[in-house]
Amino acid sequence: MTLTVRDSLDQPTFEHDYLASLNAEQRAAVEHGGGKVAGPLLVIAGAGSGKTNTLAHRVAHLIVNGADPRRILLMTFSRRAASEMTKRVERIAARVMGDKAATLTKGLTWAGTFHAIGARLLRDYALKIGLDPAFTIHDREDSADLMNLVRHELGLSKTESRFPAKGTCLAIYSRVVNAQSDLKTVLAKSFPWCIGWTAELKELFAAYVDAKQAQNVLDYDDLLLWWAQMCAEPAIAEHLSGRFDHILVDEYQDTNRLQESILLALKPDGTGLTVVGDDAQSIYSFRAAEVRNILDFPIRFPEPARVVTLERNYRSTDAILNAANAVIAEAAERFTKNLWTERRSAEKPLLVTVRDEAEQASYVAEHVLEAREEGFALKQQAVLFRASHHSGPLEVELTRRNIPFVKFGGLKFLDSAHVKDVLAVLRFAENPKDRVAGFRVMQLLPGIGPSAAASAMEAMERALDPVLGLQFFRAPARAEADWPGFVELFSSLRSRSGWPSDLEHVRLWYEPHLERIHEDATTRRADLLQLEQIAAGYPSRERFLTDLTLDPPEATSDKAGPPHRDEDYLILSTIHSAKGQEWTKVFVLNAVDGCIPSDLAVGEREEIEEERRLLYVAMTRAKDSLHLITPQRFFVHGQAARGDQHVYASRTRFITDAMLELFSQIFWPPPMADHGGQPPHPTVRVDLKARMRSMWR
Ligand SMILES: Nc1ncnc2c1ncn2[C@@H]1O[C@H](COP(=O)(O)OP(=O)(O)OP(=O)(O)O)[C@@H](O)[C@H]1O
Repeated sequence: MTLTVRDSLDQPTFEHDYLASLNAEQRAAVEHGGGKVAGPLLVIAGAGSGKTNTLAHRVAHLIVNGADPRRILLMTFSRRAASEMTKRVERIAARVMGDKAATLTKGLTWAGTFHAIGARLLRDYALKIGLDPAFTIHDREDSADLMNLVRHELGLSKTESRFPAKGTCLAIYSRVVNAQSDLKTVLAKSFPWCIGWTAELKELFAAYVDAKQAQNVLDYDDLLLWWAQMCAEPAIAEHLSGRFDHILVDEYQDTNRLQESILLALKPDGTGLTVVGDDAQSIYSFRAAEVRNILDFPIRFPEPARVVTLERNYRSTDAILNAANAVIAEAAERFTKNLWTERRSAEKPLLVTVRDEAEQASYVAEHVLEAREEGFALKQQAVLFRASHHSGPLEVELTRRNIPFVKFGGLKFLDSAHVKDVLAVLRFAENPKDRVAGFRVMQLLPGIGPSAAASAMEAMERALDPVLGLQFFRAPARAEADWPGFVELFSSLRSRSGWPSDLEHVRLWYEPHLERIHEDATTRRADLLQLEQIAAGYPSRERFLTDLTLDPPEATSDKAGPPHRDEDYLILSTIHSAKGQEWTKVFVLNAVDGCIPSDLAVGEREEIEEERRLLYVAMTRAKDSLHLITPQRFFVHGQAARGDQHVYASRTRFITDAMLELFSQIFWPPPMADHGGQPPHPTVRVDLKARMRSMWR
């Protein structure tokens, strides 16, 4: 591609002011440095203040002013955010540059998540850092499986008192890496019940690292860790840094220590660095996100960063903002900002008391339908909750009433066993050393258990070519019927590059197994066909596997039947997955202590602070109407000592008595409500039991 626009743009003459739609602060952020490489910039962007809009304008502004798009690194929280941003940049630039904008923005190839960019750079520099560029990437579940394998090999699964489970081991490992902390500190702070195992954990992690290296796999954390380590080498850091004139990072409040260290290594004095975020929306500390990154950004450099604060909110009414501002005003530490808006409304957010979760579900269903009658599509309405399982009773109610919905943030499409099976086959073909993938695939065959799979893997390692290793491996008698088909599949996937038809090839091989293993094979087959469609959008097997592992598509839980794309459906989402989105009407379930804040997070002050921010994020998603629902009692299942029982809940502590005037409080159903044409219950009480007894006396 040739980029010739620069010459004609040395003295840009704009036909119209393409930044005119921005407010003064947005414009200041966009124009910082006058379109040239400049000192560090921090944009503190309140909820709904046009952060995405501002960042997109900034990138467009740089390009319009001659920046080479191939030398711009743009890091976002998800792949979708990156592609939306790129499209937006193109639209903005097109206003000034016409068709040239499309050519230029195509050059914006370094846009993606930290992890995806890390994976690309590591493949690029692999040979310089002793890495085989054909590495495959383990998602969390694969990593936990490998951790388990190693734990087993070290005999730690057979200890007398119980050694931490694989998931806990991985969580500890991951936190040490991402928080750039040491094992002792992490154990003391976050996993105190594991302190007695410090020495064994250390041994386990060392063996886990060895196993990953032997198998040529990287886990999520490695993508950042290797990148950071690579940057610690001055010659490589300098080379890498020299590739990018501008580095822009979105959602900076959710980056962790490791990500910060990468940025600082790339741009030690902050030149060309722009980060955008909102400390009040930092909600990912469970992934070791560090709110201090954004709080301390201005003082990280020899010359302090410029700070621009966006306070004007374009999303919500003033009544909603007043309530949200009040909630976040109680936060212990923050960049002070008070969101304001010109959108006036007398409709205060509702604080709705219901008796229990069943009534909560009825409340939502009735109001959603009512709103639809008034002309609000289901898609303009969302129901948000702290934990994925909180929506259970509501999902049942929606299904009963035939209200279609799509749920975000629960089980991911890619987490389902059949999708993982198929992906494991592809991964194994891509990297035959990947034991987790190999084990999974081979054990799909009847007659192959862990020990036969291990022997087959060893045979592959010993052989000159893994395909030969498999061909000469004597499979157990029970597997004889299926083994040749598997070997044939593996060797054809290794030898030919038939992307994306590889996936169909794998599915055809997998289908008989699918039918044998799962009762609902038909629905699962539909998922695999969908996976084939997704695959068609990727240029190669490697890109497909990498991108899908790093940023899997959100799943839909569709008990009411999968809605088609153009159909209308209600959004159900965890608060975490609702980040960055907005709806006309928002219902927040379970605004009670124990749910927000979660009862898992009531220990440390920092955890409570994060729960407060979660409520803030939920509230600031609403444009016109916000309902916070507080069920008074919950049914709790099978708690060890007490069995099933009701527990009573109280309003979330984040809405204090002093804030109540900012809400309209209602009880639902209203005491005298007409229940769907039924008369209210009579107030008399009769003792029928006594009457029954008296019949026989
Ligand atoms: N200058 C502007 N004039 C009018 N509307 C604007 C302007 N800037 C942004 N908006 C609108 O404000 C809304 C919020 O913008 P955006 O989604 O970019 O916010 P955000 O800061 O990313 O929000 P959050 O951080 O809460 O997710 C959008 O509907 C957008 O179109």
